[in-house]
Amino acid sequence: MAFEIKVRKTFSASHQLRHASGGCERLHGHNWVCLVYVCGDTLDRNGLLVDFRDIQAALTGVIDELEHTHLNDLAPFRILNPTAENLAKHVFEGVQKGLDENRNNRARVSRVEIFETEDCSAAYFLPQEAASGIAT
Ligand SMILES: Nc1nc2c(c(=O)[nH]1)N=C([C@H](O)[C@H](O)COP(=O)(O)OP(=O)(O)OP(=O)(O)O)CN2
Ligand SMILES: [Zn+2]
Repeated sequence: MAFEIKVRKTFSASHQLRHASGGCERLHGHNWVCLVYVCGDTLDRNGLLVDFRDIQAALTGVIDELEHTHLNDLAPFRILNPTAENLAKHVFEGVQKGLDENRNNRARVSRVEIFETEDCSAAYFLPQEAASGIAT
């Protein structure tokens, strides 16, 4: 058994999907919704896996660089297509890096889900065996 906590944040940005059909290669924008899940087996003495505020701070650090931009212009997406999948991986790695700076080895990012619309999302997640290897 493990604990899992979630933080949600939204941002607005435009993109163009290179080599895509159906109009996705044209300039258009989304109000993206980002869900970050953090998991671990043990709580601290205050009953927290990780303070929500620490995850929010790490997530804000990543999202501030995406907010109100044209994603294709940003270094990570100059070649890589700014799809929901690639954004999920980008946010996953950025938030994990932010949490690593707090030296909390009881918990780690397990999943990031990025919604383009209410109906469509993509996720990047930790394989099950890696999630179960978190230090206790
Ligand atoms: N697997 C993925 N599929 C698609 C992605 C993606 O990131 N991952 N992205 C897109 C486009 O960004 C596009 O915005 C989607 O537009 P569309 O198909 O037109 O759907 P919308 O809901 O935005 O527009 P409607 O006019 O309401 O249908 C496509 N696929
Ligand atoms: Zn789009």
